[in-house]
Parts: sequence; C-alpha cells; structure tokens
Amino acid sequence: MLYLVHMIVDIPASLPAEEAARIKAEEKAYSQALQKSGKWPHLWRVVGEYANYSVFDVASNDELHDTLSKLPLFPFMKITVTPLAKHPSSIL
Ligand SMILES: O=C(O)CC1=CCC(=O)O1
Repeated sequence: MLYLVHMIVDIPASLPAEEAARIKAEEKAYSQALQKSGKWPHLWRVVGEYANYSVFDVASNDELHDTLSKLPLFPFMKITVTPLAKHPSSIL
C-alpha cells in the first residue's frame, strides 16, 4: 500500500545543538535504511521549509504507524498521512 506522508519538523530552540545534531544523524541513518529496503521510495524537501513530502510503500496502516513512530524526529514532527489508491486513468 502506498501512502503520501507530509512531515513538518519543529525542533525547539531549547534543545541543545549537540542533541539536535545527534537526533538528525539518527534520522538520516533510519531513513536511508528504509529507502534502501524499498519501503520509503520517495523523500522530497519542501522548498523553503523544514518539511518533506514522502511516499511510503508498506503493507498496512499498522506498519506505517510503527515506521513513523520510530522516526528519531517523531517527537518534533507534525505528520499528515494520505492513503493512495490507483487512479483509473493512470498508465503506470
Ligand atoms: O529533514 C526532514 O524533512 C526530516 C527527515 C526525514 C528523513 C530524514 O532524513 O530527515
């Protein structure tokens, strides 16, 4: 199942810089492992914002929730999920 996921990141200024850098490095490693596995086939930056649009290819709502809730930046994110179905006019 495919899901369009919008993530907006808001790290509080009160978080020490070293802690923020550590969490971002963990986020990068976690996301790159999922990209290599094929479960996170698209990751795009929203121009001018600390936000991304991503496409996840996972088996179920539960797998997506589990995957997203393990993001190291999850406590600092607002996440919106849109489940995707095949468009009847799509040739893909
Ligand atoms: O920078 C972001 O948009 C948050 C994020 C998701 C995966 C990643 O590596 O960073």
